Parts: sequence; C-alpha cells; structure tokens
Amino acid sequence: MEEAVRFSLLQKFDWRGVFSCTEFDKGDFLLEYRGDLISKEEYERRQRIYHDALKVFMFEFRYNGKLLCVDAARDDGSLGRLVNDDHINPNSRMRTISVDGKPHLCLFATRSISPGEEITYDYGDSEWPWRCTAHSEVEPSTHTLSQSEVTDLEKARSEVEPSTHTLSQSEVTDLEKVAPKKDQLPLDQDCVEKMSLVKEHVLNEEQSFCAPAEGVKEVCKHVVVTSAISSMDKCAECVGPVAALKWIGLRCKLCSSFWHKSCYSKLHEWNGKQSSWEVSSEEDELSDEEYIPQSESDNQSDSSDELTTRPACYDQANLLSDIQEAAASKFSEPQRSDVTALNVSKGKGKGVLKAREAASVYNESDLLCHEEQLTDVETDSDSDCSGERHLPRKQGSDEIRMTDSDDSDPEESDSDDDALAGAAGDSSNADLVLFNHLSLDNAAY
Ligand SMILES: C[S@@+](CC[C@H](N)C(=O)[O-])C[C@H]1O[C@@H](n2cnc3c(N)ncnc32)[C@H](O)[C@@H]1O
Repeated sequence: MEEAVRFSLLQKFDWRGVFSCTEFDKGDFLLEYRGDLISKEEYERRQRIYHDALKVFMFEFRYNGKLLCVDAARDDGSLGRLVNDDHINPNSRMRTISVDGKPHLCLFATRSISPGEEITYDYGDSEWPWRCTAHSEVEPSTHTLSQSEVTDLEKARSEVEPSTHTLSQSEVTDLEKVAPKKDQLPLDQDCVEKMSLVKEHVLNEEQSFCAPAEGVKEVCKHVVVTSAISSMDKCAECVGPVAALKWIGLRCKLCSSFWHKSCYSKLHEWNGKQSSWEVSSEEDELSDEEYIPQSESDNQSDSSDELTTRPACYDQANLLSDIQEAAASKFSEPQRSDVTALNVSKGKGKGVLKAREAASVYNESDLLCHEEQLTDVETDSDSDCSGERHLPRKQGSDEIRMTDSDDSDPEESDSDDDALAGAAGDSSNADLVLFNHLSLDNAAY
C-alpha cells in the first residue's frame, strides 16, 4: 500500500518533488514510475499530439531489445512520475523489473537515504534545460528537510482524520521555506527554447553535464514548415496566448517548436539570417473548420511590443498550469481518487494531502532487495544482458528480474504485446512524501 503525503494547494503550484520520510538503505525499492506502457509507435503518435508540458512525463526505455515507453502524462496520483533529476549526486536509480515478463520501471536507492532527503535520479545524458544553469546556483535536487520538518511530516502522516482545511498565507510561506521556488532558477531563453527538444528520458549510468548555454544554441538548426498548430501549443518566441482553435504558424521539423510567422521572421532578422520556410503539405490534410488562417493569436504577435519583449525567464507556473489544462482536456476519464483528503498538521501550520494508493498487484516485500541479494541471471539467452539480475521470486508468479532501464536484450523473444499487456501499473511504497512548493498567489484561496 503506497502512502503519500503531499503539500498542496492543488491548483497553484510551481514545483514538486518527492521527499523521503524515513530511512532507506542502499538497494531498497523506493517507487515505481507508473503510467501507460506503450509501444514505440504509440509513443511516436502521442509525441505528435502532446503538449510539450506532457512530453516530459514520457519515459522511453529499452526492454528485450525493443523501445518502449511508460507514459505518465496522466496524473494518477502516483509519485514515481514526480521524482526530479539530479545528475551529480542522485540517491536512486531507475531499473527495469520484469514481473511475469512485463517491464516495470522501479527506483532503487543507490545509497542510504535519510528522512527529509529528496529522492532523485539521473535522467540520463541529455541536454536537460535546467542543467544549463551554473551548478553553483540553486541546486533544487539537494534539498533536505530539517529534523523538525521531518517530525512534522511524520506526525502528519500518522493523522488519519482527513480535514478540509485550506492553507493560510502564513502556512504557505512556511512551506516555501522548505525549498526554493522553481521560478528562482535562472533558466535563460536559450534553455527555454531547448525545452521543446527534450524528448528522451532514457537513463544512462554515466554522470554527465549538459553543454553550456552557448552550446545549446547550436543544437537545433530549425527547419520550419508552415503548419496548422494545436490550440494548446504556444509560440516558442513570444509564448503567445493559446488560441481557441488551431492556428497557422511555423513548426520546426526537427525539434517541433512552434512560432508565429511574424515572431519567427523577427527572430531571424535579429540573428541576421534570412527568414524563409517551406510550405508544408500538412496543410492539405487539415480540415478547414479546425483552424483559422492567420488566427487572432498570430495577429496579436504582430505588435512590435510583443516582438521586442522576450520573456526574461521561463514561467514555470504557466508551464505547470499548462500541464493541468492539457491533461484535463486530453483525458476525459475521471482522475483517480488516490489523492483525496487534505490533512493538516495544525501544530506547525503545514498542509499535507494524504494519499492512499489502491491495492497493489504484488507485495512491497517482493520488490525490496539489497545489492548483495542480487545475482546475475544465468540463462543462456540472458547471460549477455548487462546488468540483468535476479530479484527474490514472487510467490505464485514468474521470477522477477531486474535490469537497468537502459539495458536491452536483443536475444529475448518476448513480443511487445506481451510486455504491454502488463502495463507498468501498481506497486507499493511507503514513507515518501511529495511536496508542492506553493505559489504565494492568493487567488486560489
Ligand atoms: C517527470 S517531471 C518531475 C516532476 C516535476 N518537478 C513536476 O513538478 O511535475 C520532470 C520535470 O520536472 C522538472 N525537473 C526535474 N528535475 C529538475 C531539476 N533538477 N531542476 C529543475 N527542474 C527539474 C522539469 O521541468 C522536468 O521537465
């Protein structure tokens, strides 16, 4: 049974991370990265229709030589999808656990973890935009809660009575002391533009640092085509308003960024380049009623004010409300009610949201293991699969096998269908806490 405690004002948040409430030893199972287990083809299809803010929840990995993805875009209340990146000093590592032949992405502690530490892992060797900031500046992944905050959490977790208390302004301020607000991170415009390029979430054992900001500029030499663009996608330059319908703009064929034609053209004039673009055949495929040529949002960007006012830094609050809006509009089925009751530890004025997960398909003890308990798989076809190891057998099931999530085994013959049938779903976890560091915006209460 997973138990999560969440600081939240539900709607207005700009930073979330998962923190431990207890001691973990090296090798302990922490969390599962849960979501829809989908094939490469389905991953590519969703990539085309998802807003950038949802794409960051798609975790690609290799399993039996095939590229699969766990899509955690839908907020199901689970915590695995909310664990942040730390490529310098992570305390956990994602591994593929095979249960009855189906892959599950699971986080294991790589060292002992104290109460109050943020759970982090290395997202892998990619040019993640937040890594573009100087390492001497705010490091969000090294937050550790103070002992009193941990005690508060433990107290809060033991409270069973749900409460409908709404946080007061002073409570919100207290929570904000726990960690810096995300928008304090000095993401520069180059990093922001680069965000749309971030697609791969494949893990790598090597620790790596992203290229400095100068290098980032080199990454995408945009090849743009005229294209009808989803109402939820914003111009990468002016971050203009979301249109009610599709709008006609430019889309980069390489990085899938979008621009108003006027913004793109201004941008490249500034850079001393010719503005030109191909006419996409995509326009032919579009139904007339779905878009307005030269829509309002396109026209709005023609104002010289907007063209010259470039956002100083990326607005994380907007990004996250985008996630919510996009998720709400893309998924018609009701959200699971795992996260239900708002509990408040009134002593210190801290708000927490108590979450209880549905019954899991296997016991937590099935997944608990320590490095020294792991042995290499010795079957002939598996023996060349690096890093693949046994876990204790689950009663009444096939053996559970564990691999690093970027491992592949081309020798294995399991079909995608087999793997996908066991969607990376339920697992159990306790003692982890999710914090939302709340915006001071009073509007929500
Ligand atoms: C899988 S989500 C993790 C949960 C996320 N913090 C949230 O609140 O939804 C991945 C996103 O979290 C943010 N993120 C993860 N690690 C980060 C870090 N070390 N610094 C800044 N942002 C980070 C990025 O926006 C990234 O796209």
